[in-house]
Amino acid sequence: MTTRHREDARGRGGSSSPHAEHDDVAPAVAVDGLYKRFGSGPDAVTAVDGVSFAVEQGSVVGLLGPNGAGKTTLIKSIIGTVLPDAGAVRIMGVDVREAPREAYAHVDAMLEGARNDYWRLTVRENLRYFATVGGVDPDSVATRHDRLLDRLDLAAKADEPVRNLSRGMKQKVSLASVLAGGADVVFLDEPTLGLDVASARTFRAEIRRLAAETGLTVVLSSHDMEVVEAVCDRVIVVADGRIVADDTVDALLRADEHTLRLTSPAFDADVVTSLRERFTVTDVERLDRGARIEVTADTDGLYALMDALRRRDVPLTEVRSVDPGLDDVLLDLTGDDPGRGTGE
Ligand SMILES: Nc1ncnc2c1ncn2[C@@H]1O[C@H](COP(=O)(O)OP(=O)(O)OP(=O)(O)O)[C@@H](O)[C@H]1O
Repeated sequence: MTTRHREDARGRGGSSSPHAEHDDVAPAVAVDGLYKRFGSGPDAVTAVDGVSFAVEQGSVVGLLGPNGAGKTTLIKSIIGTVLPDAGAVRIMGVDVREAPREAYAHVDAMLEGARNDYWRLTVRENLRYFATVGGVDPDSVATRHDRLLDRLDLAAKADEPVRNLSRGMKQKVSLASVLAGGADVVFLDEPTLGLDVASARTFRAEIRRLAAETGLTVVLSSHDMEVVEAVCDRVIVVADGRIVADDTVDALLRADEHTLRLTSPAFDADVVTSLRERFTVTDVERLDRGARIEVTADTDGLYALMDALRRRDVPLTEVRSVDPGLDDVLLDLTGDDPGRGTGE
């Protein structure tokens, strides 16, 4: 994984920083024992319950979990808009309590799908404004802003005041402002909420490009599994304020294992029994003629299965991949009780 810094962001927070020599090895974000409880007594809600993790520079990490799991509170506790009760946060190696200005100079965020864009300013003026606020000379990044506007399909609206835009376009401006600011680490809470299919696709491509080309680190929370699968190197699953899984998307999806649904008029009791002896048959549904079965196997197992079926001259009328999606995995990990996440 890259540890390159964004060129225009180099020196943000002071290139003479006493922490600068650690920047190449420090995680972009390191969270240790973070804890946040709202309220007190029987109504208290523990939103973040002893969370620790580190995010490598240049990686894209997804925070997933059911409603109320604590994702937003976790992000807010990291970026300092919520004060955690306990725990430590380091951004690019800088402790937020020891040097908050320096630490947060590396960070930008878009929370709950919105951000305080200036609706009287044009799209381009907003980008320039937020670059300036982020300590970047807007002229030095004008080309990058143009490219961003282009890629997010905002170029035609670049000189339009934001207030004249549709809700989805305003959201894209918010995203563009965050991505244009020159931060090393961006936190995006539900970034694709309200975006149309094409815009969400553009967003996914842009996030991957920025992470790969500029070393931008992205932490995003989303209920949109397509986005998570497409952009995240790694996924942290939160339930009831705690981490219940922290792994790559492939590992969570068990990408080395596949489940096929096969239908054949020749699947009688004999054939199914002999298949069961060699393969993991997870489901059998008898049909008027034959049966529909589900078999889980790795690649070698699938080859062996097909060979066995061919040897027995079993005709297949349906072959369908029914691999579980990230949403299935998530439900398995967190349960689907909508009452979860209320703390205790
Ligand atoms: N300011 C607050 N005061 C009291 N309780 C809060 C506050 N903010 C969040 N909570 C509670 O903390 C828990 C975690 O909420 P949070 O918004 O962090 O979850 P989430 O995972 O982001 O949910 P969603 O997917 O619905 O956005 C919830 O039980 C919520 O009601």
